[in-house]
Amino acid sequence: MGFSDHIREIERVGQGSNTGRDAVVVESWRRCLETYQLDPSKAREAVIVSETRLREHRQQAEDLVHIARSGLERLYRQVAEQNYVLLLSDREGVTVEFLGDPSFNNNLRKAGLYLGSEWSEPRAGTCAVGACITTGEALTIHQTDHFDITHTPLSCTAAPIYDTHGALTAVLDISLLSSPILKASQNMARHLVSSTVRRIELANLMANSRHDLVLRFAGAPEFLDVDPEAAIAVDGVGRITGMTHGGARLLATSRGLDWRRPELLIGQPVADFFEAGLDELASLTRASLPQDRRIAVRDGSFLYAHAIEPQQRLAGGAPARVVRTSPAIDRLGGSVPAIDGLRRKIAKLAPGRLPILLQGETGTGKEHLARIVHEVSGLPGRFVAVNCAAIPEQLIESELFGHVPGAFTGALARGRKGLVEEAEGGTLFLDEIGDMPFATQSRLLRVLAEGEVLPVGGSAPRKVDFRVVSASHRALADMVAAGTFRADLYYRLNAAVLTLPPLAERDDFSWLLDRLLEKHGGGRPLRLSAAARALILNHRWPGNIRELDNAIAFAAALCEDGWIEVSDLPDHISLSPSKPGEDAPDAEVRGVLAACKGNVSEAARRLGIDRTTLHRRMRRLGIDRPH
Ligand SMILES: Nc1ncnc2c1ncn2[C@@H]1O[C@H](COP(=O)(O)OP(=O)(O)OP(=O)(O)O)[C@@H](O)[C@H]1O
Repeated sequence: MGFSDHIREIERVGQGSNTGRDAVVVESWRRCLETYQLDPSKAREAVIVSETRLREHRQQAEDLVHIARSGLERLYRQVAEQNYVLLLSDREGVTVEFLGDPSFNNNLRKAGLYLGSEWSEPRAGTCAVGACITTGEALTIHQTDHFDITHTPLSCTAAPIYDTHGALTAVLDISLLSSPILKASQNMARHLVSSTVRRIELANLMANSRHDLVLRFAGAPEFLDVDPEAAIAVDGVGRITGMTHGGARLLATSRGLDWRRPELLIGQPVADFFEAGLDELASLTRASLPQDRRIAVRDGSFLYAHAIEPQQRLAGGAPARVVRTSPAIDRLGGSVPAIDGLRRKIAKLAPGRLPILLQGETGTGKEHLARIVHEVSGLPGRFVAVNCAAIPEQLIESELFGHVPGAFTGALARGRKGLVEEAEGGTLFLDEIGDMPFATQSRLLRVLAEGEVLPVGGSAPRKVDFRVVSASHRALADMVAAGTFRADLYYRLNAAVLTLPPLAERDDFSWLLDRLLEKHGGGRPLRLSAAARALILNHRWPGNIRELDNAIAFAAALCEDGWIEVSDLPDHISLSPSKPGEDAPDAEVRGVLAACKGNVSEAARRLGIDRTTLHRRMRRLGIDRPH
């Protein structure tokens, strides 16, 4: 169908004609014309949200993506051979997870089948994700069903994912860049997507209802224990606390209610919906045969049910998911606003599985921070650090992914496990990720996307499960723009970005200095002479904390009785010209002013700057002029 035919058909449908399109398509076209005032003759480019917005959307969807991951990956494996790509979008239509063959990246990106693409109806016109969000139903938008001419090559099938309180929270979509003409060819796709969503919702309900009784239902006893159609959670006094979408439909049908009004279902007594009380329902465990677990629904139908006992509450009734605070997090730095802000982020991010990217100049403490994230995460596995810049290019793949016996000249006879597998159940820290060779980046992407690692020379992939934290002192976004770092890998790694400031900008400089004086004191903190301290405070520290750490270690070895004098410091510090006080850390300016009891001239002299400059600094720091 040509461009003009497509527009003409939309216009005719807009005027009320029946052109044989499915009702969901007709209704969506009308919304596009009447509600969103879209013009079918104007083609729109795919909308890809900014990196910052994408990060926010991904952070919000983190828990769901974590629970959904194995379902998504399994579905992708089932459909990848037919060239489908898989998108998970949030309730605003922004793609927060994407699985597709990276070799089609350019075409997929252009078509909007990509991380960060926005598929809401008002933005993209009739499309599967957008129509699914609006209608709340699984559907296929096939080729010319799309409103916008740019999308008409695509065939997309989507199903909504509901949270346990019945609100639409995400959409799972599988799409084809080119497909057979017949829409019926996508019926199987709809079944696959819907059954994946059913499993994801069930996993989500189980994870969120650990302390409640969960009831699973099926129409036939044979599938009850393996693939239930619906599930609900019930608290200790028999009130409904959660449900899958199948559960919502079942409850609603039982009383002739509308499933789109979950408030009529959540919080209601379970006995209103079934001809059975809480005790009877709770007894339907696997202790009896599935065919004996038949229960009557209030609408007169019968179902088979399976009751799963709640887990014991934790002592004191602590909630299952708490943001852990850990002494590890105190090792990050002193209590100043910038570091406290970082600490809050880490406390929230560490317990999840979101990949974290650490940015900061060399020696700013990226690995130190990665270890803190690992400790706070509570993951049972190891922390495995890999310096991608330090491993020779020809060895990096076998180091990371392992190799089978005799895979290459010099390979170990019995083969070798890779570092990725060493990190099983723990954290893999990829330092200097910007130095990873391009080919290795593709293999790493595959490992992250599929949760499987294929050793060099091997043919059988092995399952792996780990958290990835990566770091780079280079701006990866620039490398992506220059084409030296894979964009898709970048988006996988940068779900959350934490930036460490250069040492010279840290307001907790003195805290760090004290920690290092303790560290190298061998049981008794080292002391600094006033002149040595002044030199240290005035140095620029291009090598950041590592340089300071090395300088203190050096001085510790030279000094007498734990007192560090100027002559004990490395020459490049003791002999270097002081940096102008204009660059002194904020804490230093405050300290000197306090020591001079607010005497600006004296403080300026000590800081080595003129009074005007000091006044400017004070204004910036919000320090009042002394009267
Ligand atoms: N908050 C901190 N408190 C005490 N010591 C720290 C802190 N952060 C970093 N260090 C010390 O500074 C040195 C450098 O830190 P680290 O190796 O983590 O930096 P990096 O940013 O990963 O460096 P590179 O970019 O060169 O890999 C280490 O010896 C580390 O122990």
